[in-house]
Amino acid sequence: MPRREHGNGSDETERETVNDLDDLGSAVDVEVDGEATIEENPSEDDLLGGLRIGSTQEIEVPDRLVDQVIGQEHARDVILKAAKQRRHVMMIGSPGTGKSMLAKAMSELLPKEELQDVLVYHNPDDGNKPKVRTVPSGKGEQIVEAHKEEARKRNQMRSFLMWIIIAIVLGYSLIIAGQILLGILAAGIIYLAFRYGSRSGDAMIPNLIVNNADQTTAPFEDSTGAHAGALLGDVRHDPFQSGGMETPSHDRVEPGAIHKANKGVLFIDEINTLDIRSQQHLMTAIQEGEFGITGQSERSSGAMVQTEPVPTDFVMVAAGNLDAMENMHPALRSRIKGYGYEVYMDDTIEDSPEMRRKYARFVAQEVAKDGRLPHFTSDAVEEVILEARRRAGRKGHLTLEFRNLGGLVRVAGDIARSEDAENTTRDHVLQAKGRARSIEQQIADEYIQRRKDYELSVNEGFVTGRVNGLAVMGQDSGIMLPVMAEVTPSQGPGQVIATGQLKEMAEESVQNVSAIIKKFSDQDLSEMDVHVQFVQTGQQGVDGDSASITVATAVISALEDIPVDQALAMTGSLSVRGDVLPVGGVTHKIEAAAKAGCKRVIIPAANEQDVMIEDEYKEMVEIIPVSHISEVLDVALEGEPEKDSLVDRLKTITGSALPKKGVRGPSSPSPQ
Ligand SMILES: Nc1ncnc2c1ncn2[C@@H]1O[C@H](COP(=O)(O)OP(=O)(O)OP(=O)(O)O)[C@@H](O)[C@H]1O
Repeated sequence: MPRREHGNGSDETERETVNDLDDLGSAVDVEVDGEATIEENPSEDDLLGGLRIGSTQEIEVPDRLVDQVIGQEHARDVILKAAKQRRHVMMIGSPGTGKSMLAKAMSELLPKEELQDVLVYHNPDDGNKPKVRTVPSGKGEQIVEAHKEEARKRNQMRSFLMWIIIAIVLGYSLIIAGQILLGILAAGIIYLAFRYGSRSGDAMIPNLIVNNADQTTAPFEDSTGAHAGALLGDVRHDPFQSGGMETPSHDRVEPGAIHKANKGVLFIDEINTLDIRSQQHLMTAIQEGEFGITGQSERSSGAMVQTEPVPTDFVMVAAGNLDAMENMHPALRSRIKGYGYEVYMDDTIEDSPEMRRKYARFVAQEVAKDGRLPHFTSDAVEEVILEARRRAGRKGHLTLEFRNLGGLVRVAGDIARSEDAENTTRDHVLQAKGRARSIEQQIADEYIQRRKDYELSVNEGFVTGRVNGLAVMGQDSGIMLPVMAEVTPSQGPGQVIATGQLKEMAEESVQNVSAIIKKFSDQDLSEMDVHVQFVQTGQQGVDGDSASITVATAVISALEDIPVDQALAMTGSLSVRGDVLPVGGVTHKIEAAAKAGCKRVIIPAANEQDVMIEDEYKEMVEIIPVSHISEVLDVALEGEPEKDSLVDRLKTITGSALPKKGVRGPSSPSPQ
């Protein structure tokens, strides 16, 4: 009998009877079924955290979304609280970390009993101001059915009457008056009059714009990228605006997401992309709890119509990245802040046996969700977990970018399916890693290949003023980025002449290195012209200051006329005191250097723990962690420096103004 393990030791029956939202904090860990077991104290290097499975088929996936969410403890707690208190939430963080999943989970936690249906009725006093009525969910359909039944009966009666009258008229004109044509004409007029009458009878049937009869949970409306009509509701245009052929205005009313989300959750990703007018209306809907529907296009007859207020009592979950927050309407932001919570999503989570078991469950969850993929063997799951470690880019952590990881699971499963394999194996996952390359990876590989074809990648010998820098493109592709520098005497005050869009970064790097140069030699860069060129590249990958030790080394090499080792590549950020500070994406950068044929790579010592390069690259490059520019020069420059020269003086420095590791706090944005 397999052992069932739950987060707080609660058993299955307890979990099913949880009613209070506070209790939901004790989510299940991993439910196992079939032959699967969980070992008590698994060793640290057990990739499945003690989970013993034949395949993911044996792992049970919890039904509720909130129990499926891995990591994001803070966001999860906020969602639980906000669901209970009906508060708005803003979630900021990387794509694919579970923002919309949590919003959906929230809708499952809201009480379903409060749901309402919304009906729009014809207003006999003012045809352009339809009436709005709300009724408990399920009642709306009944009301519409009752109206339809009534109209049907009325029409039957009318038809019966009509045919009797037509028969009398035809009979009279045929038999008594002998006027066949006149009889047919009269019958036609009678027919049309009755039809017109029945149309106006149908017009009295209300329009059920929000129908929650079949909702199993509170509604969840995703309005990401929605245009005004889809968000705020609309009234369709009527080409026949009069003369009896027109459609009554209440029948043309369409609800918006704000109305359909009533008593549920309205989710909007990249909220800043909504136009300002929509953001303002959204604010009104939040504040008033109701919002009438009108035609959104000024030139449409729908714009003449304005319904009575329609309830919009939703909880809003706004999401996006940091830019989204900065660019959203300040009043809307303050409304969410004032009446709700703000959460920053985690990108990674600490690696632990419990967490790895959850990642195994994630694979089972993705297979179940897709419905067609063959289940994963245990070593295939191990490979996915290894990839989650690698993608975290931080030692002892796993990535929380599940959308991308889910992509890997699906590609691996698809490969297995195309081979009619019974299960998805480790080999399929390895193949998928090769195939599921992001656009950035494909561009980076193409770029490396081109440079190889044209022999532009210099990876041997010594060249003055040229250094192989490294950068990342997107989130997961490294690229080698050579930097060239030349220092010339200036006619007037010296300047930094940098080409392209990297100008600012180059200027900043030169300023940092000029402080060091001034301190250790009698040369002053501000009296010289410093030319810096990022060779053959656009601005891809160079974000932040991760090329600043590269620029500094190129400038010092040019200034002192000492050649630089071209079999070496480097990345690191430089402080004005010469400290080499940590940067992002070291793993991908090292791999890019290896692919480009470099033999050694300099990285900041503080990043040493983040290196998780694939085995194939381990043999190809030597990694040299450094913490000061003096060490960089020691490794990079050819030969021994002349006594008392700048480089000689710099090389004597070993001390650093900053601690060597963990300089950057967890909340600091990671530089690229
Ligand atoms: N924390 C998580 N735990 C388990 N699965 C997750 C988690 N985060 C994401 N997923 C999986 O990844 C999928 C995509 O996540 P989701 O759409 O919630 O991301 P998002 O943060 O809203 O991204 P975006 O901002 O790009 O829309 C989910 O359907 C789910 O399968």
